[in-house]
Amino acid sequence: MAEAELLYKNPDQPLNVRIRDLMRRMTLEEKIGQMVQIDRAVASTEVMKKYLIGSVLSGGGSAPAKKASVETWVNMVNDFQKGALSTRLGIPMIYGIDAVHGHNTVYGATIFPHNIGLGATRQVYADPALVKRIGAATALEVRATGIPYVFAPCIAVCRDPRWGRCYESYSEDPKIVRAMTELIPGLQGDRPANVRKGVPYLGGQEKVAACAKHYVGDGGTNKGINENNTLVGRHELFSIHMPAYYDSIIKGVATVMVSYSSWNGVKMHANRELITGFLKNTLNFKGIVISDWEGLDRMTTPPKANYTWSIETGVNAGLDMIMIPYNYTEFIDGLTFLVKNKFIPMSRINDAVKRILRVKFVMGVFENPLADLSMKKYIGSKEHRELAREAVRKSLVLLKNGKSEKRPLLPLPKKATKILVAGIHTNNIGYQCGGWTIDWQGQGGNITLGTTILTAIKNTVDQETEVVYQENPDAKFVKSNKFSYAIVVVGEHPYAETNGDSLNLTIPDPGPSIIDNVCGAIKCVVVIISGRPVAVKPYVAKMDALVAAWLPGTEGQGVADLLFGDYGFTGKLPHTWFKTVDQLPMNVGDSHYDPLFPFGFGLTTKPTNAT
Ligand SMILES: O=[N+]([O-])c1ccc(O[C@@H]2O[C@@H](CO)[C@H](O)[C@H](S[C@@H]3O[C@H](CO)[C@@H](O)[C@H](O)[C@H]3O)[C@@H]2O)cc1
Repeated sequence: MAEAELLYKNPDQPLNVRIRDLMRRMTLEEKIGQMVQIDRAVASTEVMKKYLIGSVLSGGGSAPAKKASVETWVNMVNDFQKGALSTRLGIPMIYGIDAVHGHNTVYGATIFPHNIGLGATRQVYADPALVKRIGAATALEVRATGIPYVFAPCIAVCRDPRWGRCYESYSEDPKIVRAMTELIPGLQGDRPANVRKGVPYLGGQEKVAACAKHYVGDGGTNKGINENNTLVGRHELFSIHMPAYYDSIIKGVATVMVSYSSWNGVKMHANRELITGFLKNTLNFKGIVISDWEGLDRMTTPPKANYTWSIETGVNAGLDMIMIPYNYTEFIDGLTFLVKNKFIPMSRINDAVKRILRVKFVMGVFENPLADLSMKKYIGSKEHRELAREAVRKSLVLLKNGKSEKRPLLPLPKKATKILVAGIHTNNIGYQCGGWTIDWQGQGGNITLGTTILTAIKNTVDQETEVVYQENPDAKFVKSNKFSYAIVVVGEHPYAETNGDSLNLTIPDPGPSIIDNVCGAIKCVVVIISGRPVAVKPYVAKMDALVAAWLPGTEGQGVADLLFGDYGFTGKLPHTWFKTVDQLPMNVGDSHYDPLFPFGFGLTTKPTNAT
């Protein structure tokens, strides 16, 4: 049949006409293929064509090459797309990737502060407008690599900093997390009034489809254990962990990813009441519900103990697209068997595929399936780095300034004879970015382009000021030099997910000894690089000043901007800062609330040149 007569290929046709026309043409095999998302590591033009795959992803750190160029990314995505387009119906695939804090898998991309830092930004109440701008910048950098879909924002409400993903959460306070769903219109564009709430929206080829995750209660697990059990009543689930999904759906979010965690012992991937009953039927969400990576496998202990049961239960619960990522033939065979033997009704498959097609039509990927290099200029652009630097400035929280209020240490004088800068986190892009940066777990060293805090300090001080950098100075060295003051930058090493779960939240060595050796001898400001509140109480008295910098990303200049008074501190704690870990979980409003620094705390300073 001529192209012109294929209603689904005609962009002038109404959305539902296109969906209906395409659905009626599809075989069961083509429908099941649309529900499959595989990792790029096992994808190819041939695999896309043979198995009718609907989506491809980069799992954490999954890149076509080390320091892959924009061209390499675009060519890879286009090759998979050509495979999809060569199928009988030519349904384009969509490529998804994590954008946890910018386009974080891509070398040279702008890396913004992790969400916990963005949750510390303050206008009247958080800084949603800043986060929306970050979303728009991230969309441009993601599109530059040919990718139209990101697994962001994470709208977890982290209720226990022992959770290894706490830095992916904006705050312990659902009101801040709700405000930060402004990332969605930043990524996707503003939903027009004539587009019904609940219907996915995408505003053109410079925007990307978003993903609210992880549905629901991922930040409330027992002791913060990743992927564990959220033991809360219905009121707490719906008042703490659910509200940001209302905002996400109202803003037109295209997809929702389901959490690995359980609610009161029921795996979220198996929770039909909350996925189909509430999200789809009550909230009227018309986009795609996507599983997490091997989410079906992890429905059982041990994982994949009964994969056929997992497929049946997960798909019947309401999962529309399955992030396999590797063993896709086993999934396809299993789902085909279950449908043909009526364990899964065809109506469920049709609901899933309609949602997938709806998002693909709304994304315009039928009309614009292939990418080009026209947006290459956005990767790590000066404008985006300046935006990230602004975000860093607004994210820092000043917790102590002077051993007495009358003698504040900050802002530091740019002109001094000789200053000491100590701590490996001062001169390490990888450390200041944290997890989900280039590699899934992140890592130390010069892993991507950016400005270290040490470079930023050197850029900012007076040219006559001697800057002495020592990774791990001993007390003798510190005492034998006549330093005017010291800047100590210590903290956590990069981690992601379960690798970040911690029951003690101590500052890794040699951080504590650096604080002791330096702050015991000279005036010092300590800058903590961490994905969450950490155990600082034993050291605070020794410090003259204390700054929580979270995980600032590539633009370390934002830290120096505040230390030396070019801008004032404005950030406020998005998380309660505990005294000892045996107080945890402890959130604002709890009866046993006895923090070292309370939620919302943050000292301010005026810019040095303020009139
Ligand atoms: O070798 N091991 O020990 C190992 C352990 C666990 C692994 O599990 C996997 O590791 C990562 C990289 O392979 C994957 O990204 C995911 S995480 C998941 O992935 C989605 C897509 O990236 C994100 O949007 C979600 O927000 C996130 O929850 C999974 O946990 C892999 C390897």
